[in-house]
Amino acid sequence: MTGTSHHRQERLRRAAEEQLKDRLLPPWQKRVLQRLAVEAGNGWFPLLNRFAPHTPAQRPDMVLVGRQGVLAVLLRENEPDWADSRAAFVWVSELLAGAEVGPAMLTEAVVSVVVIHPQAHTGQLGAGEEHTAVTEDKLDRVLLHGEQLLSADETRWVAKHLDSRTFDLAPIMWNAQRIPVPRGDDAEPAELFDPREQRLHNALQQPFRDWRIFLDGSQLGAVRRRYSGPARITGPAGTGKSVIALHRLAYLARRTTGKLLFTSHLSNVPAVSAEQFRQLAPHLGNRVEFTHLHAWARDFLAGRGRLAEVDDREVELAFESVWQRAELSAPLRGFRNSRGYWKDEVDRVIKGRAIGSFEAYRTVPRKGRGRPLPPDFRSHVWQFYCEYERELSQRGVFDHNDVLMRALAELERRPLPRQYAAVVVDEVQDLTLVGLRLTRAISGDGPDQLLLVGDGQQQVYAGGWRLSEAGIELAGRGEILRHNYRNRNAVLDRAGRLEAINRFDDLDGGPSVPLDAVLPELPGGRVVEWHGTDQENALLEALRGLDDDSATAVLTSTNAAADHWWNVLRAAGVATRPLDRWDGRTTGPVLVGTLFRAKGTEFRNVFLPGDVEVGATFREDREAVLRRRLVAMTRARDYLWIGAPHRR
Ligand SMILES: Nc1ncnc2c1ncn2[C@@H]1O[C@H](COP(=O)(O)OP(=O)(O)OP(=O)(O)O)[C@@H](O)[C@H]1O
Repeated sequence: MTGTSHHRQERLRRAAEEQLKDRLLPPWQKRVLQRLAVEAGNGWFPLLNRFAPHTPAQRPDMVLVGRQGVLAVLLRENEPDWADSRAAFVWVSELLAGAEVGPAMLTEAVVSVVVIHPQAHTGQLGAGEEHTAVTEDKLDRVLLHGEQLLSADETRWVAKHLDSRTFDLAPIMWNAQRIPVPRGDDAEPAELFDPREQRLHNALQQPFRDWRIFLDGSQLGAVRRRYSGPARITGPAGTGKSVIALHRLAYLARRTTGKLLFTSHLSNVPAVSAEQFRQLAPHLGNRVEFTHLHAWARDFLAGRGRLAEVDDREVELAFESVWQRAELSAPLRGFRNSRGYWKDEVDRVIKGRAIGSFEAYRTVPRKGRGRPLPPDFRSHVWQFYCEYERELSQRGVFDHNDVLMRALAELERRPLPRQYAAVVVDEVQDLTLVGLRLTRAISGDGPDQLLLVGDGQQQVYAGGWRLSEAGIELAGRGEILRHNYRNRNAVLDRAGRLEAINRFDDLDGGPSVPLDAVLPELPGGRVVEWHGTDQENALLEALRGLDDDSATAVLTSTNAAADHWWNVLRAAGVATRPLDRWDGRTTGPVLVGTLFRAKGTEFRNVFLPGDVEVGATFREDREAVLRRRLVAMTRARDYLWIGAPHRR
């Protein structure tokens, strides 16, 4: 330490001593509070509880606001009760709620509870979801280390906000009056605020940073609202639906006990979200289960002693053997010569809706399935389905739908012994009706227990339902988000021009907002539309020409095309990684996979190589292609490359 800085520290220490001299504090607490007060010279803003040392058990003795966030400090001889730490967290968070910092609002992800023990403390140092504990001689651990979450200006404003919200906390060693009140974007002095564009630019550079700390008003409302029953969040691509789902899980985890569940029909979504949640609320990782719905059902059945493994190969063989029987498949081919179409009919309509009799199938609505199937013709489909079931049972296997149906039946027979505190279902538009019923059976429909998140315009699998068919009543509980924070304007504009019709409009919650009506937040961006014959070379050249090739993905519509591009890139010496093994953690090699695996992801650069146009004959197929393209295009933040090869 230099002479001058030593001098300064000493001066600060004396000033702190002076400010605390009238407090009748135990000596160790006085030492700690003095030490913390001195931090006012190092960019921290200390606020002392006016009742200390008789601070109520569930309040902090001091709050420190700094670039590492907001620390609620509890001075304790012994490990505090978890409920006290949590109450201190919630108390500070509620004071912060709605704090406007620049164009956004602060979230409680900046708050953490630090328990400080005297140096002589010999007991265990508790660390868990409620707090971090240190002894007084190790204060540097919390003051000097840790990620910087706020800028210097933001820190000042948060401190001022806290001071203005309560009489229980009083600034010590700093004066809130000296911090001017922000008067909106126009009136802000340049050095006090990052301009909005700068913040957004920063968010782009660090995609997982900003969303943890700041949300817009409608997003924060959706996180904090109390819903008296099932609720939904909808909005076009990139409007922060998944971000809200994660914030809400953290918010509810801090106000309940027991486990919470995040699930989805799509297998990679929970893995990617789990990684994001770890960044948002590292201490709460053990409270939230991130599980693909089929895996949840399988594990649940296994826990009840019921076998539930699916042998995909055998299931495929079972279907194929029925498809090969001309007497069964010929009528179906006559109506629609597509194996995939009839597989969807069995999987998504008949089994996906748990239709148990021909009578029920005869009249079932087949939303989004194209040309109506005359009721009498449906007997052919029913016969086909029955043969498929027979085939499965002869092989002693069951398919993924059977697993969901069994889990549902088992839950109806014997509900969960301890309900989840909350269940969030992401990409809900791609669930089958049975999947939806299962999630409701898991969650129940008490206050805040079920949150459905989705966007009908991004439906990638066939099928459809109304929430009421699963016994879910929204009664107007829900939010529609309108600001896109993911895609730069050029990308958004291109994707918005796709006529991706939302056939889903089923969430029983009024009209939905299409992508072309979304409000863009990020300017710029680049879209390249390539036409020509040598697509491989064109794509490789564009890839090599990127300024920044981190977070790049090549997305295809089929597995075969993904294999093809995988080989092309590897042969050209480009490091690649399959998208289905990605959990959102790394951004190294180029990711390659189908757009089905791209749900819930986002990349700086996206390449969409085209197939030589075969042209879909049926309207619903064309619509499905457009919805999938919309999903693929909206994965791109900055740069989108679209290939349209001509026949050679
Ligand atoms: N308030 C915000 N400020 C800055 N960035 C945000 C904000 N809200 C969301 N984002 C960012 O916008 C991107 C899109 O968010 P998210 O994935 O939650 O959207 P989504 O609506 O679930 O999208 P999709 O339906 O396309 O999967 C993410 O990078 C997220 O971090």
